[in-house]
Amino acid sequence: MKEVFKILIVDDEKEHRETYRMLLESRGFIIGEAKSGDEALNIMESEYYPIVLCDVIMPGLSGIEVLKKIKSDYESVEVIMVTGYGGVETAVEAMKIGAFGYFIKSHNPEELLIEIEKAKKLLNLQKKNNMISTKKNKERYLYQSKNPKMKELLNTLEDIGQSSANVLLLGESGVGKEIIAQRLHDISKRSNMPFIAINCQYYSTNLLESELFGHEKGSFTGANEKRIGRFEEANGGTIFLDEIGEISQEIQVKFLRVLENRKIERMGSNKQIEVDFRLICATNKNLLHEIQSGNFREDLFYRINTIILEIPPLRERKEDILDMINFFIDNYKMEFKKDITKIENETLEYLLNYSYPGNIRELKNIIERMFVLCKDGVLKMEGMESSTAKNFDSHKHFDILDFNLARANFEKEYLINALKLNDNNITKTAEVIGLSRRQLFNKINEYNLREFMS
Ligand SMILES: Nc1ncnc2c1ncn2[C@@H]1O[C@H](COP(=O)(O)OP(=O)(O)OP(=O)(O)O)[C@@H](O)[C@H]1O
Repeated sequence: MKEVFKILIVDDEKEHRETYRMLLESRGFIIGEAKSGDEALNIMESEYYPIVLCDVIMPGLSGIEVLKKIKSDYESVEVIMVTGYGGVETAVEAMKIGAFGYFIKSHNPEELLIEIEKAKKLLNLQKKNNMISTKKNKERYLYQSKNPKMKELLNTLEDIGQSSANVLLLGESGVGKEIIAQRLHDISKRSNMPFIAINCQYYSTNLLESELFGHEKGSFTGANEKRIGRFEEANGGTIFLDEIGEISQEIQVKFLRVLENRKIERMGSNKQIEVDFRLICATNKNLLHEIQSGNFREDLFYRINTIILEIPPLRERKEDILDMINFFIDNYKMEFKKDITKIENETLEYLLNYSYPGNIRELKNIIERMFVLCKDGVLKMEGMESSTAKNFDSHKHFDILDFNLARANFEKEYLINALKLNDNNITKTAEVIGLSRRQLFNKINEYNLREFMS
């Protein structure tokens, strides 16, 4: 699904507003305009814009005053100041009081796009860390289920919360493995100590080693400073290693040693440091297959799997979809400050029956996108140029095929469309549709999709 990002342009000169609008709309952003600081603040009260592009010098409220007000009322909004050469000093000043960056009007517009992309990245990261920044008393996640298997799993969590046993979480991408790990930490006696989560597949062997174990200054080229590793940071708390099936043999050996001795050595040092953490690992790989094919150590497998919890995919817990939808709607209502009165019947019916290859992550993205595009208080799929929406339009007209064949056809078409919408960029597509990069890679090979990607 294509991501939608909204930007509010605040500039008293129509010509400037129009130039930025054209530039940014051509890159897929949704644009709002305000002629003055006051108008911008009014708009912000009823509509959420994660990024504001604000002229420094304007009649009425100045850019700096607008910035101050936005930063005090909407902590998560990033403001980029726009200025001529005459206002550079003020723009630099603005950065000291919270502006994300600034752009000089006569410079190459590419510079502005780079600044916006940087702000977008930061916002996505913050969002990942704290899904709903504006929520106050609400629970952050839904920890209830009507599905027998999931219910049992949630009960088990409560039972094992107090122990320090190693836990292995299994399940497809997007089913909520990290959320379950966080829950396990939150209900444990370690809850006021750190919860450290690392996705092992994002690192090369060397980087992962330094990330986990830390390093001394000068221990390898580029190690300019001493760095504390994640095992040390997690001391007293919980460490969550996602995609554990991706770690190299080399790290597996070192990791096994840590689990046996509960001591680590930073890279470039032979001093042993004691560490005490609860270990939770997750994977969507079949580790038994990985052991058979020699990719994963059997002794490590038995160390990490004291308790195994398998989280079912969303399509196998359809009885929970309605509660999930309502949960996300309630949270996004607060985040986007939009008055949503209802969800269109046809859309709801579709959402309740859809198969969610990207699981809860995909459902969450669909609801978020409907919120962004919603103008009349009624959530609907209409206007979403995603393959999900196309599927929505056509889902009533299909021939009855063998299930696996139908699923393969669907997956293939879905992926071709998703890739096309994201300029065949694998990393971006994976992020948008809620698969890991590796999973998407495997699917591309499985369905020979390269021929559609040129
Ligand atoms: N119980 C829940 N309540 C609310 N949101 C949830 C819940 N479970 C998962 N989510 C949301 O779904 C998304 C995916 O969750 P999470 O990252 O935990 O999945 P995962 O199984 O670890 O995925 P991956 O294997 O790709 O890392 C996140 O945005 C998360 O906030």
